Amino acid sequence: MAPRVLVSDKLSPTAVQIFKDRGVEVDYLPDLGKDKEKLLEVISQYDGLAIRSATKVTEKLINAATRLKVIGRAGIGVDNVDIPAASRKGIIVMNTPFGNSITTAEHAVAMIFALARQIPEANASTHAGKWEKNRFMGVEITGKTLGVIGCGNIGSIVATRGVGLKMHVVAFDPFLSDKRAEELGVDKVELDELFARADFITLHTPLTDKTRNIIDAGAIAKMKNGVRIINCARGGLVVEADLIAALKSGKVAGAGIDVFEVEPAEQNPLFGMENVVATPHLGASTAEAQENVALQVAEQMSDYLIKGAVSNAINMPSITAEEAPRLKPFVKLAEVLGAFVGQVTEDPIKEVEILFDGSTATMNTRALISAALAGLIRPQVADVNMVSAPIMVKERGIIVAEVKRDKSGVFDGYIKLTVKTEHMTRSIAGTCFSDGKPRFIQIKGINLDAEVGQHMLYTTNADAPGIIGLLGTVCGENGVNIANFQLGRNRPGGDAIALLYLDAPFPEKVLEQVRAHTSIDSAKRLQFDVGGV
Ligand SMILES: NC(=O)c1ccc[n+]([C@@H]2O[C@H](COP(=O)([O-])OP(=O)(O)OC[C@H]3O[C@@H](n4cnc5c(N)ncnc54)[C@H](O)[C@@H]3O)[C@@H](O)[C@H]2O)c1
Ligand SMILES: O=C(O)[C@H](O)COP(=O)(O)O
Repeated sequence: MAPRVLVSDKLSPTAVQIFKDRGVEVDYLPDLGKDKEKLLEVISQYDGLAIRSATKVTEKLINAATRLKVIGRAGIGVDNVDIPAASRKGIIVMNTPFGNSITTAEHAVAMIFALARQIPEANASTHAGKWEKNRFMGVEITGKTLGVIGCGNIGSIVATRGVGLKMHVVAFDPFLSDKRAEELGVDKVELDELFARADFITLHTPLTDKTRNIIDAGAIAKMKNGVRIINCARGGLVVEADLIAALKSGKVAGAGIDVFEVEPAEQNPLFGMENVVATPHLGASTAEAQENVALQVAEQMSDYLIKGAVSNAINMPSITAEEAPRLKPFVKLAEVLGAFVGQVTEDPIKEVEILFDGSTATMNTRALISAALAGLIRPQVADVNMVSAPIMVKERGIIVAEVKRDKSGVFDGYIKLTVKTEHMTRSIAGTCFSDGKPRFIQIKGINLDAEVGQHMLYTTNADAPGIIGLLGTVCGENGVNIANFQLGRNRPGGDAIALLYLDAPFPEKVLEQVRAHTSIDSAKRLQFDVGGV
């Protein structure tokens, strides 16, 4: 039986043609994504779902999608898809990471000009026959400072366009290397310096826990008077209420907003404000970009549904059908090792070494390295996948070294990840047992045997009495059940660690209480995607 795909958002007709040519049955219902109930009713009939940003793929929808094997996002952001829920159900989520980058960068540049010269307002006034030549006094772009927050694919295109417009470009991105900044012709700065220097600020980060509300009243207070702010990335990066207050006071002279806290944004207090240029999430909407992403998503989804080939998947490695069964648990292991280090390392990472010992050295280590790197940078780049992770790591100037060696210890094989930042070196090793589940076997050179869970708490502490009691009591008092509790130390009375596998997230509000204890050096909540293990 031919696989069946539903296209539930507006996609170029190219996608439908490709599905048909490849032998995939396709239903093109571009308004269905907005009708949650109807979508819920029909989703069980499909093997694939092709979407843009309008379709919200919730856990409820995924649970109803009994046949679904692949979700294809014709675009970049997958924040409208519940990826852990899809992973748990073994559904691949793929995107098209580069197809609309230029187009979106151009939209941000268009916003810069629209704000500088009040083009939308002047246009409306002129169409109304008012000829208000004295009302619209603009500002020049040349010589102004453009602040780019998030200098990845889109941000770096905006940055180079800014340089071309004779602007001074300053960029803040924890993953931007000095070399890359030099290549782009931008000054790499800290966020506060960007706020202090920029005349125009443009956002190009994903929406993550770290970037949510990155522009709030406190941030705006650090900006120049008369700054102009552009958001063509994601609603939620800017606190709309704080922006409105600053637009009213004149602190912010103008805002170009393509994405909103709630979408579709049919009502929003920003609407009607004279110094706001608003577009309805049009960043990716050009004929060229839509052709790129439609073609790419239809090819990727057809290849997977017909041949089992995986590319540009967010939650699945690109591996062949033959090697898949043996490799799969080790791919997950590499990813959780990377995710551990990515979550506990605050400083920019300069070097990564991935050591494959024993049996792991004979596997597809390229896939395993990609998985480790994807896990490592996912806390900063939410939409990274195994295909894009190595490129992104390279662009950020992180040196990656692979070491293979014969079996050297009691384990048949294991993987050890070591990262270096300017100030420290951190390592973690793990293996898979016969149950196919990843285990952490060494952290900071300290041996342990820890099962990996979705929610974990990691502490570095003194090897002193009372640690088990402290952490056990705090978890108990907050109703968090401990599934597994591992301790390790380098020597009696020396450095020690604790790793707790919890049935629920450790409450953020009591982390400070734990950190305040004299025997605790650091405490971190960790999260791992253990779906499919
Ligand atoms: N408006 C639209 O229609 C439209 C179109 C395409 C993409 N987007 C959105 O644009 C955003 C950027 O896309 P991209 O392809 O450039 O992504 P990308 O992953 O290539 O780049 C994102 C960059 O943000 C950086 N970053 C992460 N956390 C940061 C932080 N706390 N502070 C500063 N920088 C941080 C990352 O290091 C990375 O370099 C995404 O949210 C995407 O969904 C919007
Ligand atoms: O992340 C993206 O690719 C953009 O937000 C584009 O969204 P759209 O496909 O709904 O226009």
